[in-house]
Amino acid sequence: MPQPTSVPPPALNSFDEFTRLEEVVLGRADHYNAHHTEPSWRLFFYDNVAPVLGRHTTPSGEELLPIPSQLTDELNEDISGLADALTGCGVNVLRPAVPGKDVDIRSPHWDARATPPLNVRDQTIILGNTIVETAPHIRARIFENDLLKPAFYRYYEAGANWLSMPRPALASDSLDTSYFTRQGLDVSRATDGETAGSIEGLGLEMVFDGAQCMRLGRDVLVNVANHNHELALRWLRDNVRNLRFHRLDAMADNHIDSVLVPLRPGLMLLRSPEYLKYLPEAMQSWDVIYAPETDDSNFPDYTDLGFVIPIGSRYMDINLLSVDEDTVVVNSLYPELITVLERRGFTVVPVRHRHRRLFGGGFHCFTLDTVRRGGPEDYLS
Ligand SMILES: N[C@@H](Cc1ccc(O)cc1)C(=O)O
Ligand SMILES: NC(=[NH2+])NCCC[C@H](N)C(=O)O
Repeated sequence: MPQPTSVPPPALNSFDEFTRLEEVVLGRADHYNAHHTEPSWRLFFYDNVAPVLGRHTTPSGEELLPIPSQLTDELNEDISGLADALTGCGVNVLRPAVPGKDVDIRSPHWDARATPPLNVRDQTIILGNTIVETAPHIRARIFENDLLKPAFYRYYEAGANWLSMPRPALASDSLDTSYFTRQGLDVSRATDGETAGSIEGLGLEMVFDGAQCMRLGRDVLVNVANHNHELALRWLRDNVRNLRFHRLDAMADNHIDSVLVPLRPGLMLLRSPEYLKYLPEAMQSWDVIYAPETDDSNFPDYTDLGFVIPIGSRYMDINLLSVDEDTVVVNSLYPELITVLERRGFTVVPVRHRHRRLFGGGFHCFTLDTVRRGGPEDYLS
């Protein structure tokens, strides 16, 4: 009788956003029961939360803003739907380890309530067979990748390379506010009340999120909106020598996956025509699907729950996940986009996702596509 053989883990291989997906890490939101709205959080989400900053604390002034458990339960229900849909498409779904409840973390300079590993796109970039852990902007996220380490070691055992940007101290002067001040915005509402310590002589640090990148085979687009990001782009160029990194000059404050999603070579989904000018010349002649208008009725109404801080924009659902060049997983609450994609010949797998604006993530954010079929192709010439 032949001996049963255990299937070895697959090799990490992910160079793009659209070739056939074989394995993915899907985030989880267990115990996501608060946003800790301290200054690094407020600055990160400033574009979206500035209009409501007066209401970002509890009535007694607490920065730990509770999230009603009904919303977290509903989010988890929607994420299970995503897990089932991906499994149904033949994708192997891995999950981060379960986070603890109410975990408070402390550095020598600040303390924060840890964020669960929901938006796993943000603190890591997979570049081919290399795991790159990025340099968190939000203090509460500094240990988030620990919960992905079981998955990372699995790929490491199977031969992956593993790099990490220098861990930022996120002291009081580490973050660059110039993206906002250049636009004439006053950031004092984000930075007021900062209690973090400073480190003499440190100044602006390397701070960068994986979701500031879009991967296109041998090319990677990198959004650089300030000096924190500039330092990271240099690090990427110095440390990942086999890929070409293209600087997008302040296309957004940070993440770009609710602005641009490449769907297949020569076709991209884009928030609106004004974003074309940020792209490399070779992409300007790609075919484009622009994000269709959507109805406010597709967004839940939270008035009765009293929790109204939308950390994500109305464009969050651009943030779809491709299973292959013809198959995409899209929020069923964006029927306008589903129609446009189907008209273009895509098979759309609809999955319901209600609270994307409260937890700040769509399906692209929730996932880290670790194994896709494509290689370091040249899609830009
Ligand atoms: N303005 C940012 C802020 C943000 C980032 C991450 C989120 O999960 C939510 C919001 C968005 O483009 O990218
Ligand atoms: N990888 C992510 N977390 N992306 C989220 C991008 C959200 C974007 N700021 C928006 O508000 O639409």
